[in-house]
Amino acid sequence: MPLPQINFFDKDTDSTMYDRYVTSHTIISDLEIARNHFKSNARKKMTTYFNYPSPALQEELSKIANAIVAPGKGILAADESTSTIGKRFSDIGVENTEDNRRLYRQLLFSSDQVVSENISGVILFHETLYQKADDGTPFVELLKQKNIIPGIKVDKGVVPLFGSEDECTTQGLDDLAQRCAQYKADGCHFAKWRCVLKIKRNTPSYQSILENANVLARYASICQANRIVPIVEPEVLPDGEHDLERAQKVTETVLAAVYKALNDHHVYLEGTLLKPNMVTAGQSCPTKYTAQDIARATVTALNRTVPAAVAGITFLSGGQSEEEASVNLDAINKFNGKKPWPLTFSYGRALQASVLRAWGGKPDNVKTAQDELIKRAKANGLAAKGLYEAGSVIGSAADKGLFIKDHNY
Ligand SMILES: O=P(O)(O)OC[C@H]1O[C@](O)(COP(=O)(O)O)[C@@H](O)[C@@H]1O
Repeated sequence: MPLPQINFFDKDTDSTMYDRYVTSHTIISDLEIARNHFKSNARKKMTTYFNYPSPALQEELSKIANAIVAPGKGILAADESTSTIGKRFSDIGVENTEDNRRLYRQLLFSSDQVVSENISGVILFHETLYQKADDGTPFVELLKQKNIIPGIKVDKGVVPLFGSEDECTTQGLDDLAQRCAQYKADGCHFAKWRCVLKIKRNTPSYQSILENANVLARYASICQANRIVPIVEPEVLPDGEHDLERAQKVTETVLAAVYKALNDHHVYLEGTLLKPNMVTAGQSCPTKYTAQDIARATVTALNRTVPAAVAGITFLSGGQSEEEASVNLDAINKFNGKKPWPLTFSYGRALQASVLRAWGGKPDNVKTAQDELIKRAKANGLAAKGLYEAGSVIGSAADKGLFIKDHNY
């Protein structure tokens, strides 16, 4: 009797079993049992099982994401961890105490309402989320009154990857679901998680590319399950002598892995934002590139790897001077090529360097420092529309390079 056709084997893993059945003199009833056994196994192996989020959740997430990247608007990244803000304070001679951190963030969040024409969201650090202004108003309230969406940094910093060449992953997944639920209840509608990749002769390695992509995807899915828009930040650091082309290829490889992982984890892309590095040559590269070169490399890398469904791209400033970060964002938006997403800013240093310098920890300087923030926000708001005129906004630290070599975040 001819053997019934069995076409549901996974050739690699099930070939021995298959051969055994084919070569044995199994009677037909046994073959039926075998067929059912393999069919159910084959079903279990299917990799495309999924559930889309409910229409209500999709709508909530995409509404938040789209509001953040509304034309001419971007994000103030004020989420420096305690040690990072300590470095910023030490540059201006301010002691890193809880109250000085509160006073500084109060300065930022109580700037004139006009700032909200260009700032749609602020990323907070955990401590800041629960701090209050001098008059007792919670910072979250101050932001809401200005129509600025509060967001929260949810990663717990980078840790070394065992056996790697000084590479790292980012920790914080363990209690993330509970923290996200609490943060949502406390007024945060988006979150940020930063991963770090390094360009050296042998890096980034396959290990770090896969690990960081996966941790970002897991983070993003947990945020969405808790009605929070995840900002996905795989930062390729600018340290090194590499040229623009190498930076572009590494960025493409990293982003391709990130979007594969986000897809594997059923992340709803319309309810996400990407916070990438711009593609720039290494800080020690002898070749100098123009803003137009950077724009071409950046937009090309993004077009090759980031699905058009993603709600928006909010660049980090990565040690560029305030002026460079505005000029490069402007060139990216002016670049004549496909750009299916809004391209805007989520700057830390490039929005705050002049503010910090003008403040210097002195209460009398608060107003002047707030004016610096408004100026920089305006400049970047124009750049997000490709309308910024280089040199038209002069802040006290506009041209100051903000790169810190081998900076241990
Ligand atoms: O090491 P930390 O404290 O997490 O801070 C890293 C910083 O990097 C950023 O992701 C990007 O900042 P820059 O724009 O200064 O590069 C900020 O959001 C964040 O404050």
